[in-house]
Amino acid sequence: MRKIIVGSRRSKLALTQTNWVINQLKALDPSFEFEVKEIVTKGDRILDVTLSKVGGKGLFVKEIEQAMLDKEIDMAVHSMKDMPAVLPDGLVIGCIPEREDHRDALISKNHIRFDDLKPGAIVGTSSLRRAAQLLARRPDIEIKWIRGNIDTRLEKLETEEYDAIILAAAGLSRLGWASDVVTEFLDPDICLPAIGQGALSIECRGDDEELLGLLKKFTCEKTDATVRAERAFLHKMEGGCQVPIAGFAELNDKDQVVLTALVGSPDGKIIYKEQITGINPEEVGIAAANSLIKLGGKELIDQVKAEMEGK
Ligand SMILES: NCc1[nH]cc(CCC(=O)O)c1CC(=O)O
Repeated sequence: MRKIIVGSRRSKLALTQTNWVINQLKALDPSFEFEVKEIVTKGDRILDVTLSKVGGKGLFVKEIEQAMLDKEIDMAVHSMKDMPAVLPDGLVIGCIPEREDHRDALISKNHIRFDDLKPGAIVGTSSLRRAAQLLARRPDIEIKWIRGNIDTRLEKLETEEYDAIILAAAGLSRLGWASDVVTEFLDPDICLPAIGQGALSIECRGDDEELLGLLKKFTCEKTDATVRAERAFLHKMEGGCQVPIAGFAELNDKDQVVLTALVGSPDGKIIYKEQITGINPEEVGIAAANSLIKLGGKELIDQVKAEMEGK
């Protein structure tokens, strides 16, 4: 019997996602055994500075990937939105399971909805993507940086001066907290999600045929197609999480991929947004990027990157 060693970050969300996947895989094929190995990543250790300053979202993933290349672990479950656009040689996304809720969620004191927040209200987020879109709709609110795991952020809403915070609905749902805490689920029209938001990425070595065979059974074709379109957009746009970039794809009734993609300035004063429909996910993603590049999206991103580096 093959034993699969699954690397996981130590956060509640990471362990919940990892154990959920393991249980699903066990149900699909009882002939595998699994063991979870906890790994503390640089992203987890550095909680007091902005992520973008220390290297972006890759931080949560890199050390786990190294452990996989070193064969200390065989597989890992990541939040898709934490995955860089390009994987290291030798590793692949072996499976994209069915997507959870793709939306961002507003959690506010006294359950005040976003449009009803008072002028000057302080909204906590550490995402330039969320900041840009929220400020585009409500230039009169204030965005304040917030860091930490989901439970830490919920605690800060209670103990610090925030009027509201924004979190991904998916994380809250997976932890079973969404119905208790969410004031309002933000429609993609208001806050277009991060690339891959709500989806999981199961990563393994590209030559692990046995494991890839198992993972294939757990793939959701619809999520796979839509997330591939989003990631092709991210790749072409050379995004990373340190710039305000968003993208969300769905299938229409003809099974075509419909991708909405956005780049903006952190202050929300500039928002470029496009929607592309097509059959081939990668082509749709690239077309969306080309279209935003034509509007000036690339210059905008480069400018934001330069400003972040200067800070
Ligand atoms: N940036 C951190 C992160 N990475 C993945 C999730 C959970 C949601 C998901 O799987 O998309 C979160 C928390 C959040 O943004 O609220």
